[in-house]
Parts: sequence; C-alpha cells; structure tokens
Amino acid sequence: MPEVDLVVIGTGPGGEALASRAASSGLEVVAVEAHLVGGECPYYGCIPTKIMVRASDALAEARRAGELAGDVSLEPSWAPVAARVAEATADWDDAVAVKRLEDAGAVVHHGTGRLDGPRRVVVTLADGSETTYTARRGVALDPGTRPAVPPVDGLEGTPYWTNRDAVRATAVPASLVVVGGGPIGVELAQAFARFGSRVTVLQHGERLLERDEPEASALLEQVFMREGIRVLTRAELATAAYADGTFTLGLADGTRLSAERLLVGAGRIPNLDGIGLESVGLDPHAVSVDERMRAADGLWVIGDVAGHGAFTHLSMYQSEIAARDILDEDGPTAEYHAVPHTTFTDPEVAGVGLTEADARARGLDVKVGQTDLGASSRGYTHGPGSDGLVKVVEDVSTGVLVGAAVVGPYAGEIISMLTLAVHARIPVATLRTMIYAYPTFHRAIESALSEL
Ligand SMILES: Cc1cc2nc3c(=O)[nH]c(=O)nc-3n(C[C@H](O)[C@H](O)[C@H](O)COP(=O)(O)OP(=O)(O)OC[C@H]3O[C@@H](n4cnc5c(N)ncnc54)[C@H](O)[C@@H]3O)c2cc1C
Ligand SMILES: NC(=O)c1ccc[n+]([C@@H]2O[C@H](COP(=O)([O-])OP(=O)(O)OC[C@H]3O[C@@H](n4cnc5c(N)ncnc54)[C@H](O)[C@@H]3O)[C@@H](O)[C@H]2O)c1
Repeated sequence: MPEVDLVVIGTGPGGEALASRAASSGLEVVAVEAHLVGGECPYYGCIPTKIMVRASDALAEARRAGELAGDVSLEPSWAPVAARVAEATADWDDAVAVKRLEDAGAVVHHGTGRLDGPRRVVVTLADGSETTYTARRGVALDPGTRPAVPPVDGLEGTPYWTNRDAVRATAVPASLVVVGGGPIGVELAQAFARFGSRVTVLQHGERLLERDEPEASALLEQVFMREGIRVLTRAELATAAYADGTFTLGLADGTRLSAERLLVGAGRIPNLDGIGLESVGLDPHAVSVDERMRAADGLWVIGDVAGHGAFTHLSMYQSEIAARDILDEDGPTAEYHAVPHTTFTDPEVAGVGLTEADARARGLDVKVGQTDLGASSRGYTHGPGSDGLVKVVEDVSTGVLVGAAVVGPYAGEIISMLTLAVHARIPVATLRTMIYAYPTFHRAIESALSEL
C-alpha cells in the first residue's frame, strides 16, 4: 500500500492551493481530481460567467452612451464571448493546472477518491483500476458541489442547461427561462438578456437574492423590470416538456411559458455522497469542521462543503488555514464574521457580515443607516446606470459595524472598505472621522454612517 503524507480529494480552488502549498513545503502529496484541476470556478463558475457579464455590461454601457456622449451603433455578437470563455478555460482542458501542481511536487491522479477508514484513501482511475493510499498526516477533502435539479415532472430527459452548459453556449437563445433567482440565476439572466434573449426568471422565494438585504433585492428587481427581464417570484415550476426546439413549462399556479432554453440555477448539492465519510465515523450527508478545518483526526474539509458559504475566496481562505494545521505552522484560525460576497449583476450587489435581519435574529441591538447611491454627487455625474444604495448595520452595544451592503457600479470594490471595518471591528466613531474623497461612490458610505 503506497504511503504518502497527504491525499487531497477534489481540487477546487482551495484543494488545488492546498496540494500545491503542502507539496512545495516538502510533503509527499497525492491530489485526486474527478474532472478538472481547479474545480468549478475557473471552468464553469466565476471566470466564464464574469467574462459573460463583462461583455453584457459593455453592451449596457454602450446603450447608455446615447444619453451621455452621442449615438453608438451596436451589433451584439456572442462570438467574442464564446471565444474568450474558450480561451480562459483552454477549451475545458486542465493541462496547465495539472503541470503547475506537478511542478510544485504533487502527484496528480484524474480519478475519484474515497475515504476507506482513517488516513486511508482508495483512488479509482477511469480504467477502473484502484490504488489504496495511506496518508501519514491525513486527508483533505475539497469536493465542491453540483447543480441541484428540482424534481419537476417531465424535466429529466429534456436538454435543460445548468451553469456548465450555459458557459459553453455558442449562441444566444431567442428566449430563456431561468429557474432560480440566486447569484447564478441573476448573473446569467442579465447577461443573456443584454444580448437580446427574452428572459424570465422563476424564483421560488419572495425575492431575488434572498440572502442579501431586501432593499438590494428590490432594487435589482426594478432594474431587471426596466431592462425587460420578467421576474416571477413565489413561482414553482411544476411541469416541463421539450419538443421541436422549444420548452413548454407549466407553473404550479397554472401559468404556462415557452422558451428556447431552460437554465436551472436552483442551488447546489454537496459532492459528499460516495466519499466515504461513514468509514471514519462521520455523517455521510453533512460535515462540520472546527476552526482549523478539521472534521476528524487527520481529516480536513474545505470549500463549499464546509458549510460556511460557497465562494472561491472562502475555499482559498480555508485552504490556507488547513495548510498551516497540516504543516504544524502557527497562525490564526477561521473566523467568519466578515465574509464578503459580490453578485456581478449591473448594478453589482455586494455584502459583508450580517444582514439587518440576521443581526436582529441574533438578538443584537441594531441601528441601521442607508443612503441612495444614485443621489450622491458621483451618482449624479455618473448618470444612467448609477442605481444603488449603501446600507450599514451597527451593533449598538459595541459601536461597530456587523454588516453592510452596497449595490451599485463597482459595489464589489466599494464593499472592500466596509469589509475592513467589519473584519477589524473599527468603531463607527472612527469611521466617521475618516476623510472620503470627493466625488467617489465610496463617499456615500459617510452618508450611510450619518444615518445611523
Ligand atoms: C456559475 C457559478 C458562478 C460562480 N461565481 C462565483 C464568483 O463570482 N465568485 C465566487 O467567489 N464564487 C463563485 N462561484 C462559487 C465557486 O465556484 C465555488 O465556491 C468555488 O469553486 C469553490 O468550490 P470548492 O473549493 O468547494 O470546489 P469546486 O470548485 O466545486 O471543485 C471541487 C472539485 O472536486 C472534484 N471532486 C468531487 N468529488 C470528488 C471525488 N470523490 N474525487 C475526486 N474529485 C472529486 C470535482 O470534480 C471538482 O473539480 C460560482 C459558482 C458557480 C456555479
Ligand atoms: N458572484 C458570486 O459570488 C457567485 C455567483 C454564482 C454562484 N455563487 C455561489 O454559488 C452558490 C449557488 O448559487 P445558486 O444561485 O444556485 O444558489 P442559491 O441557493 O443561492 O439560489 C438558488 C435560488 O433558487 C431558488 N430555487 C430553488 N429551487 C427552486 C425552484 N424549484 N424553482 C424556483 N426557484 C428555486 C431558491 O429560492 C434560491 O433563491 C451561491 O450560493 C453562491 O455562494 C456565487
């Protein structure tokens, strides 16, 4: 039985970084990847979708030019988008990532990994051959998630898209129904709509982006309506059929829709099934980790399945914490009070820490300040496309911000100073003494603070 120091099962962004860090620190590392080294983010998630978003934002800005700088003639084409996505993903080939990992000193297997007791992993390759490894230090899991497909009558067997198909699109569908109004659904809905697709978003819940502030959801819904994207909330897809290039869809309330394409972006399922958690005495369906990302002795779990949020920056953050523990290095342990996120719609929707509702649910004595970004000096000079807001949530008992939201152009950048404030627990009194450059979007934060 081959013996190594560490086996990493699943090389999402964090798993890849962990394998690389451990190998370059001198450990004997085996990395096992069922599909592409790097995981969902570079091939089917963050990177290709942000290329699509960037292109659709360019179209939106060009359309705004009329009001700002005179006419622009536009002939939208998906060809450059598809070409940039193919280039970024190397046509969905991970050779460069594999080489990077091998150059760091790791052995990479394309196959599936399964725990087979403490510090033991069975690797099954595509040809069915199996090798069992013993891992002296232990095993790290970063298996990520896959799309959740709702149990809709007739859906199975139809050529519905998930994010994996949408990023491979070579043409814009004339019409598109998107199931799910979370980050995946709203980013892709707007990107395709701006290229001319007639888009309807079906959202189970009461509003888009349910984990964000309700004011952010309402603003995004207004923008979607203005851009001609139909949003049906409290909508439940009940039936689906596909014939002659058209989906026919029935909602639970009797509404019928048809579209050329159907995109399912309705949440994710953790890839924990079959990974052998029960062989080390753990619940096979859910895993919990401590502040060093340990799920058991000699077992570290990172990334989306670790249960603290599904973002690449979290997977990377947790990877470094696990790496330090595996390498017996000192350093801070995991803290989640200031996790930021940005949904790359236009306007961008960003947040950090707790929403007002979350803070109140925790029993905090909360004060809230909010301001209209479009009404700021920068919003006024920016003109069309400046819809937005800043909302800050203060814990009155400590006088620090526990959460904040920014909606607007560059919200993902503007949120960074609020992330610092929440992360470092900078008193609101100190934030109020800061000088905010005029006329920037981030200056609106000063106005929001004055509303507290
Ligand atoms: C459309 C879309 C857009 C997104 N946009 C953003 C964004 O803009 N910003 C952001 O921060 N996040 C974004 N995300 C989320 C981000 O992609 C994930 O949070 C990120 O990939 C981290 O995931 P992970 O480390 O858990 O693993 P993943 O990236 O999911 O990778 C896990 C890997 O493990 C492999 N694997 C699973 N089981 C096994 C096994 N038994 N053996 C071997 N290999 C296995 C899989 O093949 C996969 O390659 C997006 C996600 C999607 C779907
Ligand atoms: N920019 C980013 O950072 C980014 C972008 C995309 C995805 N992500 C990550 O990936 C995760 C998954 O994204 P997601 O959008 O699939 O998940 P999500 O769980 O955040 O949202 C899915 C939405 O679909 C709705 N839904 C579920 N079943 C439905 C049904 N049958 N009919 C209609 N609506 C239904 C839910 O109410 C929910 O609002 C996100 O939580 C996020 O962490 C991040």
